Amino acid sequence: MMAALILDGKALAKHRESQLKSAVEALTKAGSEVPTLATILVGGDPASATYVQMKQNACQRVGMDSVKIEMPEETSTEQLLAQIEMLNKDPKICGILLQHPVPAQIDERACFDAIAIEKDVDGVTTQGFGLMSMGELAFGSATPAGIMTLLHHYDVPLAGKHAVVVGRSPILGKPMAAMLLNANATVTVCHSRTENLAALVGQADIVIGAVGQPELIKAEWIKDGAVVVDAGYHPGGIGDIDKTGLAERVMALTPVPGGVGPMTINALISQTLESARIAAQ
Ligand SMILES: Nc1nc2c(c(=O)[nH]1)N[C@@H](CN(C=O)c1ccc(C(=O)N[C@@H](CCC(=O)O)C(=O)O)cc1)CN2
Repeated sequence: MMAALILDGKALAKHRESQLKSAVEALTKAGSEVPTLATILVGGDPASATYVQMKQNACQRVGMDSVKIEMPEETSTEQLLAQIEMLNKDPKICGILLQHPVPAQIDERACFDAIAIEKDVDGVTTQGFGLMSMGELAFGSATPAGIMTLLHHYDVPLAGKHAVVVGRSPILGKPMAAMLLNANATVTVCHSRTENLAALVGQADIVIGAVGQPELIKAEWIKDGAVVVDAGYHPGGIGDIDKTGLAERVMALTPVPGGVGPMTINALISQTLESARIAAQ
């Protein structure tokens, strides 16, 4: 077996940013407003603050505007809902990003679902998930949407393949499974209560690590020739998948860092541009 193909999300995101920059220029030259993303960060989690800053920086690199809203740790659901409602009504804002997770006292689902569907560029609403799952037009959840772009870019075959998604969160595992199913993969979703995880992962042509636990998925479970996608990001450049020896025996794999993370941000800003284009029609 040859060395694994590295699914380089960092390089692809950079390439797509240059295309986005030209597209933003074309849109504004044609008389449209500069696309603007509103980001909402509630509380002081340092990792979340970093991710929001990375999203702001990406907007700046492609010539889009962003508005940064920071709310205190003790924010209530009602206060956050009121903030989202203001952004829904603001004609300058074409996309709204509510950084996950929010502090425990907030009803996160209610707040995600308060985002107007046409501004849900992060693909977090129940309505958007339902539409996407049914194969209808909707913005996809950013991480799985970025993963699909990465897989398509590298011509990874999906139709008829057995994809095993480890994780079932509303913004990652569940939409990932739906997107792979829509691409005609045969999908198994595993989670923390799955009894025979090692055996199920061992059947996968495509393994998606989306469980949020460092190296929970062991290298020895993964079969030779599989495609390995790691959506985990833990301190020290560790993902959800232990990759010991995988580079010598799998078909393709995403690095951590530099794989799924940059594609998450790229999906968000691509969908923000798309929202601006739709609004300009
Ligand atoms: N509302 C949302 N909240 C969260 C999402 C999301 O898509 N929408 N995803 C994650 C965190 N996340 C974006 O928010 C995210 C995490 C990591 C990266 C990334 O590019 N990481 C780098 C390494 C980190 C670094 O350089 O400091 C990499 O993998 O190369 C991007 C986005 C949870 N919350």
